[in-house]
Amino acid sequence: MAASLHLAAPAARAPRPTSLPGRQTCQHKPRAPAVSRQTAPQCWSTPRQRLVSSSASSPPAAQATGSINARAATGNDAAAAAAACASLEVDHSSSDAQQQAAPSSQQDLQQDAAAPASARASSSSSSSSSLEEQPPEGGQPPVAALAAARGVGVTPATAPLPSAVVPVEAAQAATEAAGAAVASAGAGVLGMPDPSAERSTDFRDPWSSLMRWSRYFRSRETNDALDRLEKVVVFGGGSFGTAMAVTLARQKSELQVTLLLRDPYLCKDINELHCNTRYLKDFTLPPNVSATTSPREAILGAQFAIHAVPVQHTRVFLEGIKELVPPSLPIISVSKGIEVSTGQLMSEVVPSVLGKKQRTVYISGPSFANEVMSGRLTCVVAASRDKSLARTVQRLFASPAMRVNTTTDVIGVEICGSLKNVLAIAAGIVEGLELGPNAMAALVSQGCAEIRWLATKMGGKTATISGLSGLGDIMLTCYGSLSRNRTVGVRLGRGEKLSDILASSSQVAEGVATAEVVVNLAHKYRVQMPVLTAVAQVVDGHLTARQAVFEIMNLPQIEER
Ligand SMILES: NC(=O)C1=CN([C@@H]2O[C@H](COP(=O)(O)OP(=O)(O)OC[C@H]3O[C@@H](n4cnc5c(N)ncnc54)[C@H](O)[C@@H]3O)[C@@H](O)[C@H]2O)C=CC1
Ligand SMILES: O=C(CO)COP(=O)(O)O
Repeated sequence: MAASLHLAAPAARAPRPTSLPGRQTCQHKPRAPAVSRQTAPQCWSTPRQRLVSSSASSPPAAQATGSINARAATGNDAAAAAAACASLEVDHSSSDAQQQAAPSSQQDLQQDAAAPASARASSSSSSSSSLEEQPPEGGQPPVAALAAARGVGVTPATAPLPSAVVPVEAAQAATEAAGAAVASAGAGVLGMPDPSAERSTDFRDPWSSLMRWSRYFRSRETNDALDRLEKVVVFGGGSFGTAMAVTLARQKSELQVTLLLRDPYLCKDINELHCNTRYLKDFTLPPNVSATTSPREAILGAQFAIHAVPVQHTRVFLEGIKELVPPSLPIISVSKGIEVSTGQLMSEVVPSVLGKKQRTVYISGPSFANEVMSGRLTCVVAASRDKSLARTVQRLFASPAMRVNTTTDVIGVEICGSLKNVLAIAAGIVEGLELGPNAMAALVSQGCAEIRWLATKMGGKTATISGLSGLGDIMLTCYGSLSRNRTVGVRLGRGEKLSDILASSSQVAEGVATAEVVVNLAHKYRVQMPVLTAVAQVVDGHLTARQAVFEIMNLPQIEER
């Protein structure tokens, strides 16, 4: 995945803006009370410290991401990179020309990402940075290629990937030099033969073939999805609705992106100040993002709808606008959770209100709204039973800052996206109780296993669980201090009451409601889920956080499965 991040540069670089996208503070005071997102302490101290000490003290996931960009170790790119590495996904986005033009730093990539896609060479058709689920025949999966390149039997889970920010030639030279140094040290100390001469050519061949395959793949791609797009409506103008609106607005300056809101004051701020003063006050919105409180006005002429209303409010919200939603309007849902009253996933709630003919896609994966707004590298997955719709959505969002995998495993993606919020609360509890890194790693591993047990029983695929919407998002929300669910857990762990925690934030932490449903699902599918069901006990006040940990540690010792 690191390779794909590195290679995601556009073929011809657009002029750089003078600042990062939307990052300049809009400096407008909110009309409504400003949201104060709780900032929880970092699990592994500061990101910079993590970089320095990653090999010694970080969990395996953090180590996997460390080589990519430790600055973002709590961010979208690190989690996405590690998850993509684990799931052996394939990069289709590179060419040798692109490598030469590749930005030399993470900031360069962000700046490139700021330019509208329409301004980039050949729009997203030639700069598409999306992943497919499988390489075409003859294509070589990158991790296998890299393992072969190193001339050793590297397992996917441990295969080191080239740095996201180091030019390829420099990375190769450094790796060869390191290999030679190790080999000569071995020869000196152990009398081992020096294999460096043969390895230097071996190293380049698999990479070159990967690049050839990538060029070939992209040369066959056509993409007019973005060209044809004129208007998108976004249901819900909170953090993520706004972030997704801005992502699309940056793709094409002529595109009209309309947020459908309830709050007329926020609407006015967005239209007049170009700032979401309630949810993302530090960012300036592109001029082609507007807001309205009129569902009719918002939906009229829209070719896609992005649904970013919290799960527990989705049914009522959709009931209220369903007469205005034409069956031809595809819905891209980004909400992550399970409806408490019915136990339904979004992929059941949306059709149950709008009808089965409505085409739907579910986007999930490690993607903090703030990072998306900053144009920081983010990888998500678009899940739909309608493959062609998922592919279209992939093309709409793909940019040098965003990669979009596709999958048909809607259940797997949705279960992972919902349950990782509950696991993030548990991770926050461990943090709040200051139980330490060993406990945190054990908890997250156990949580992953529980999600796998349930998701597979419900029909999800194991590949999904180790992918972006599973492992990727679990890492982001369990270790990332921006997570609202994790923050709820931290405060519970410190002994605060849930009612006080919820009252102090105007943003949704979906895991609180989902925890309740998990208990029912565990019962229904006969899966034991000690960690995830314990969260419900703590949330409901039946157990204190400390008691829950004590009870889990005292469960009978078991065989790993
Ligand atoms: N914030 C993030 O980083 C990410 C959030 N998500 C998911 O996206 C969904 C939305 O999250 P955020 O935008 O972050 O939440 P938020 O709390 O920032 O905003 C929620 C939005 O929904 C609106 N809303 C709430 N109740 C409503 C109702 N009854 N009718 C109409 N609108 C209503 C609010 O006014 C607000 O605009 C959640 O399911 C979340 O899990 C997914 C990925 C990342
Ligand atoms: O889903 C998210 C990132 O992928 C956001 O997580 P939180 O809702 O915990 O902030």
